[in-house]
Amino acid sequence: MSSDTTAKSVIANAKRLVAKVGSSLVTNEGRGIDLAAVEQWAEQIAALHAQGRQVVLVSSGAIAEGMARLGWAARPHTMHELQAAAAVGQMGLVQAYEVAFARHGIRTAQILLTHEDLADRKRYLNARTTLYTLLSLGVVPIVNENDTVVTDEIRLGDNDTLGALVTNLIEADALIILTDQAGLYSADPRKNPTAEFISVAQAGDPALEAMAGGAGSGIGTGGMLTKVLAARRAANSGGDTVIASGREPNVLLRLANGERIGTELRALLPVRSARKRWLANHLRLRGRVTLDEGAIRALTQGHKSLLAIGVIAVEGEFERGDVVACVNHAGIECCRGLINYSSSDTRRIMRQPSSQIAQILGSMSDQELMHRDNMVFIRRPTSVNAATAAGGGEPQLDVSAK
Ligand SMILES: Nc1ncnc2c1ncn2[C@@H]1O[C@H](COP(=O)(O)OP(=O)(O)O)[C@@H](O)[C@H]1O
Ligand SMILES: N[C@@H](CCC(=O)OP(=O)(O)O)C(=O)O
Repeated sequence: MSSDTTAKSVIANAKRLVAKVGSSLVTNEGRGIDLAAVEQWAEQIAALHAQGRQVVLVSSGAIAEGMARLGWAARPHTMHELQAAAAVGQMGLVQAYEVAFARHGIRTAQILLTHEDLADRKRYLNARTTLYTLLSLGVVPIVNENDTVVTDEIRLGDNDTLGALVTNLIEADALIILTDQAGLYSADPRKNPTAEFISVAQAGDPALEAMAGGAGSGIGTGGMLTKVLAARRAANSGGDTVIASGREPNVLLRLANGERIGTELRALLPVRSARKRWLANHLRLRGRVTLDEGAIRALTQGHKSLLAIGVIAVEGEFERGDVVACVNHAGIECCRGLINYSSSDTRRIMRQPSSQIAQILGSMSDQELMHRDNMVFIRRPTSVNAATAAGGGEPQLDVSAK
């Protein structure tokens, strides 16, 4: 634990944010959607937009709202009843957000995700591209778990985890978890009134897990433990987490203005290096593409993404989302990363400008064959050993390269 409580909030410099709101907040502790709260979040997020920040909202509350709409006083036990409640309640959630954001001239989009969407590399890239597209269009994505289709075994179950996975997915600078407590205490304050408030700690500190208990309200599901674990997960991609009270007036704006509110759980590495490290640890090569000199220059000197036009040969069979090495005409590897097109599609679009992709393939998922953010560079590009892509000795990866 740290005593540094004087500096500005980690949210002050965050350009891309994920904000998560819990069920009890959203649904007035199960009584029905708190429209006033929804309006306030929309107003604050509109103001964050005006400051040039991007925000994804992860909202719980579908099951609680569905129960209220169906007149169910107690949470059902069967999966199908929970799923039915979620389906009914999700309608209410998206309606409320759409109306509230429309008042500020902002469009919203419903994104329902499952564990599989985030675990499968191809679907992961699709979800990522869609979210980036929405953000670039100035839309606020409203995310929830796709409760109506997931089975018990594969359910994430709590939206704290989902918030962290979305933070990883879009490489957000920070995750703000709004809940019904001021933040993390040394013990559940509902049970232990003398529990001490934790204002700042390092995400992933195992001591935090011992402090955090389960849900206290009967409406929420994860309690503090899932929030602390979410902070650890968000930190894997360099995201800082703040756990704060959603009832604090203008909490999002004040955090963005640098005010210290709630519990700050800080990531060790900045977003960019964390991402490169993650990539470096997930690199099983499936194939390689040979690039012309212009493309090699664009990657190594121009800090650009790889376009199909620069590819002159394709080796191996791979799918969209697989890791592929980029080599020069002599077979020397310069970088590797997640490719956006399968080997068969890459063979069809290589040497072609991106403007031709839609015509050749029938549709275009991405402008780039491999995005700069999804690449890791090789430290010794002139080494012949480093050139052997799939079989040879493992080249040294430069996780600090831009
Ligand atoms: N160490 C702790 N500090 C703060 N709250 C805790 C702690 N341990 C457990 N809790 C409980 O976690 C609850 C918040 O989690 P949860 O009910 O899942 O809310 P949400 O719906 O916002 O996700 C609090 O109301 C509190 O009772
Ligand atoms: N997908 C569920 C979310 C459940 C959940 O995580 O709730 P919470 O612990 O309040 O964030 C729903 O919308 O009801």
